[in-house]
Amino acid sequence: MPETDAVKQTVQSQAVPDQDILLSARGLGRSVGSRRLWQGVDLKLQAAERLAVSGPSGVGKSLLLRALAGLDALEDGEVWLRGKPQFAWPMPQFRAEVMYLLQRPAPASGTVGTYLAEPFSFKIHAGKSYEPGEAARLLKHLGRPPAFLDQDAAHLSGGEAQLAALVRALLLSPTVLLLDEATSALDAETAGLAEALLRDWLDAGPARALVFVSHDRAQQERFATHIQPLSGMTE
Ligand SMILES: Nc1ncnc2c1ncn2[C@@H]1O[C@H](COP(=O)(O)OP(=O)(O)OP(=O)(O)O)[C@@H](O)[C@H]1O
Repeated sequence: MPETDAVKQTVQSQAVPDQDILLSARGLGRSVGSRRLWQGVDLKLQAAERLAVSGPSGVGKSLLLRALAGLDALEDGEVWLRGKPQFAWPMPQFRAEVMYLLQRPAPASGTVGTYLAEPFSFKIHAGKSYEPGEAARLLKHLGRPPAFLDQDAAHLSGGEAQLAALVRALLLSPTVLLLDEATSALDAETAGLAEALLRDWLDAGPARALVFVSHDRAQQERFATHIQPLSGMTE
């Protein structure tokens, strides 16, 4: 194991006072059919942390993120958001706070601006308001001009769709962002801009954190504050 991984994993295993933990999980396990993917997965996520979940293709990284997001029922173990168990949260509220971003965002219609504004009409986001100026500011950090807001959302490239989905999530200000290969279609320079934007977003507060899956080893090394390895179960 490279030295940097060892260091990062040591950071993750240090004792952390409970009040400083945003998201935590204990004893998570998951099977698909008769196949056990992983078990005994524990994690603790503090404010401003960027946890990479690493492991080979098919090991179950996406399924772990989906479990953390409350998108799949937990088979084993428990998840807490700010000390409250996942099952005790109204699920829409939990998902508004723990937001999962896919590698391929769902197709959208209308302009990018419409797509970004859409979730603000949902009941769960009542009290938040869409600020086009803030959207333009975030897009500028990602190297996109204000005219990007007027582009047809249905015809964005794979990378552009990822940028739009990222901005949409940031505008909604979740507590925990779960990024499932959510920058995989970006060129290296734009991926760097996205990482810088995410660092700024975490630093700006309130207390927030993110978990990400990336097959880009270099991105893991430079962007993660610590790493959660997932390894396949032996039969
Ligand atoms: N809904 C499902 N029904 C059946 N099997 C599933 C389902 N979702 C995932 N799997 C299987 O579970 C395993 C883990 O899938 P998952 O997508 O979590 O892996 P991953 O580690 O994220 O892989 P990759 O790095 O290739 O994206 C795979 O073998 C996959 O085929």
